[in-house]
Amino acid sequence: MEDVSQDRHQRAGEMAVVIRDAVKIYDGSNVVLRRLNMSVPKGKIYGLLGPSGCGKTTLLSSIVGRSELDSGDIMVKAFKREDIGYMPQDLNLHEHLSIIQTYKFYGRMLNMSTQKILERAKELSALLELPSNNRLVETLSGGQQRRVSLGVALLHNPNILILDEPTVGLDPVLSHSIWEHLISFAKEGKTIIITTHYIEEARQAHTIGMMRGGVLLAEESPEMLMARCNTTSLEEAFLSLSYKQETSSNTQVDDAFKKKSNRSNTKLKLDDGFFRMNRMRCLLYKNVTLLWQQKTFLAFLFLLPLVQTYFFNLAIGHDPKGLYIAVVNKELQQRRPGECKPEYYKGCFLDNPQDVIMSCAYVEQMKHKSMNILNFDDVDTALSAVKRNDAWGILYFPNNYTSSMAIRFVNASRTSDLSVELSTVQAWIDLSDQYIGNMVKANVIFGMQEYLGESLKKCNVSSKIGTTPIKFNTPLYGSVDTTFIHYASAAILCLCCYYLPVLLTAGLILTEKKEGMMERMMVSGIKFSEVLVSTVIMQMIIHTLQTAISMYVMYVHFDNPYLGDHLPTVTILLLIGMEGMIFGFLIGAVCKDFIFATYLGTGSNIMMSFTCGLIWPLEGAHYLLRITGPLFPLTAPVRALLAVTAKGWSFDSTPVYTGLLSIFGWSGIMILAIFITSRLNKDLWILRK
Ligand SMILES: Nc1ncnc2c1ncn2[C@@H]1O[C@H](COP(=O)(O)OP(=O)(O)OP(=O)(O)O)[C@@H](O)[C@H]1O
Repeated sequence: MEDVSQDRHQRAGEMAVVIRDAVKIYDGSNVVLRRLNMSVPKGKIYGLLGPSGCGKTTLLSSIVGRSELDSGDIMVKAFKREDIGYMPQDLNLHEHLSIIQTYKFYGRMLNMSTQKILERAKELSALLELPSNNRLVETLSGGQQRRVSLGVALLHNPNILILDEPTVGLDPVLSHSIWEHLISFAKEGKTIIITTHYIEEARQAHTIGMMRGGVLLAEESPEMLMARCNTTSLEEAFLSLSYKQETSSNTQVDDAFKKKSNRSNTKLKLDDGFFRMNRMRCLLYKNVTLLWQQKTFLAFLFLLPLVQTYFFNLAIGHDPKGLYIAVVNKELQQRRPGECKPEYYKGCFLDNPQDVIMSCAYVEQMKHKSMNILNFDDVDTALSAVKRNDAWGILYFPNNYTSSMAIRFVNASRTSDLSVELSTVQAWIDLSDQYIGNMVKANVIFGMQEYLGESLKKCNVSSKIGTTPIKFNTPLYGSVDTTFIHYASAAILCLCCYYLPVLLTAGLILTEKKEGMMERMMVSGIKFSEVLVSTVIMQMIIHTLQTAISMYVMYVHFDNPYLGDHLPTVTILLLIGMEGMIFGFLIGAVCKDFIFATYLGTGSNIMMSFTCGLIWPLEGAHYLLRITGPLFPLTAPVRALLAVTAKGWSFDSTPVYTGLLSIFGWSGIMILAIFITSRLNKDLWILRK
């Protein structure tokens, strides 16, 4: 028994890759690897053959550490990342990088010097018959792109090469030359595992592994295999083994595989560290190069905040002007039929009510409030105009309006009910549009106070007698002529600063994940923490510029209130951007497609605008929302920014530091959620095509 185990250990020493009892299950029920065993000798070419869907790619992914087995053992003679070269089945390259930029990205990640990368790029260009190394990957043909992908795997001259269908779609002469190179690599002591659909091509391998239904049917040299199956081609040998597998009774049902074994080396573990500066620098190099390469997108990134803030200021917050109101003036019809004229309300209405038509003074005041007047003979025709949407309301002046008004002021408490009735203007307002309706209502009320004040002045009586007995002093904060935009500017800036980074980060992460670049980078040793930090750094630069543009438009060009210091304002906006990036990262991590990501991004945007006070103050919301609303990600930050810009407060005020605490709290929660998701989902960065 001891001899057997010693022999096993000796043999394992000669092996570059050993896999024992590998089980891989996708989506909880799709058993892809079924206790598979595999031994790849050192310094040999191992040809892995099998029909589509039998689990070859899954097996290779597990060997390179891209995905984790559900149970089983993986032993790979690799001590550091540089020992492994991997060419995935799909392209998994950044199409906007040039060939040399791609090599620099992957080469530097694996600690190669620039000089060495340039040398290798030249050699690979000749070996793989590639065009100029300055060509962008997107401008290459499909076959050339695959050869660049192979070039990336060969770049650092690794000891173990794992190639998933490297020769597919290649010219037979080039294919032959690549196989010759693989043979010479093997002679140098390198181990190569290669999958191919061209079975006969695999004759050049030293060992053939024939895979079907998640297990290896055979694992020996091509000659031995053909001899054992009594065939002259590998294809026939495979057919014969497949028949045998079909006829042999397999008692193992899928559920049997779901029981975890006690083996624990389910994933290739290399000492990559949690965070390395050189890998983070490579990611930054790649991000900046990619962005620089896409000039239109770059321009769009800075035009978007400019256009958004500009349009917001042009469109929102200004009082509606040129609204129409219908006037039925019985007093004018009775006394001087026709239009109102300024000479009708020159004198004092208390002294000579028969010479003054006060209704005309009121109508004139409404015109000063940018309201347009439509005159009608009676209320019915005025009502038809309102029904046609020609006017927002009706003002009705009774006969004897001016004389009744004079009696009302002279007699005061002794005024009869009839005089009160006849000195009252009747108003009907269309409140179907609440904002416009209230505007018209306010114009009617303030128009009355203002015209009465003017008229009383003409009689040498205090104008205050005509107004409500309350005096509004200088506002404590804000100005008398404050508009909605003064209040909304803070909310809209916060929303822009949050959502632009959300969209950009989620888009970048999801593109890299969907195109498989993320998987390839992770196989090259990149850690998720490095992706997070490098993304935040690059996005922070973009976000700073975007914030500067938005602030310039909002506070300099359109002169919205800005009483506070730059430091708290900029700090709040930059941190909101950082929170947005982290949320974008979370969306990129958990979403499997762009549609879901778009729903999540825009859906949460709408939710935030409901709860941040932009549309309606939270004080007017349902009581549950009044309690929980301040906890929403943008509510406290918006209040913080408003406190700084509209009141001039700073870090020591409660709203400002509460806003900052909210940002840090939410960022922490989201980072935690990303880490937990990546722990729970072993294949977080792998997407099924
Ligand atoms: N990320 C994934 N999530 C869920 N199922 C997956 C995933 N990747 C692969 N599969 C499933 O696992 C099975 C094996 O797929 P795999 O890609 O390993 O096969 P293959 O032998 O490499 O096929 P091909 O030769 O066509 O590339 C398939 O049924 C596939 O649908």
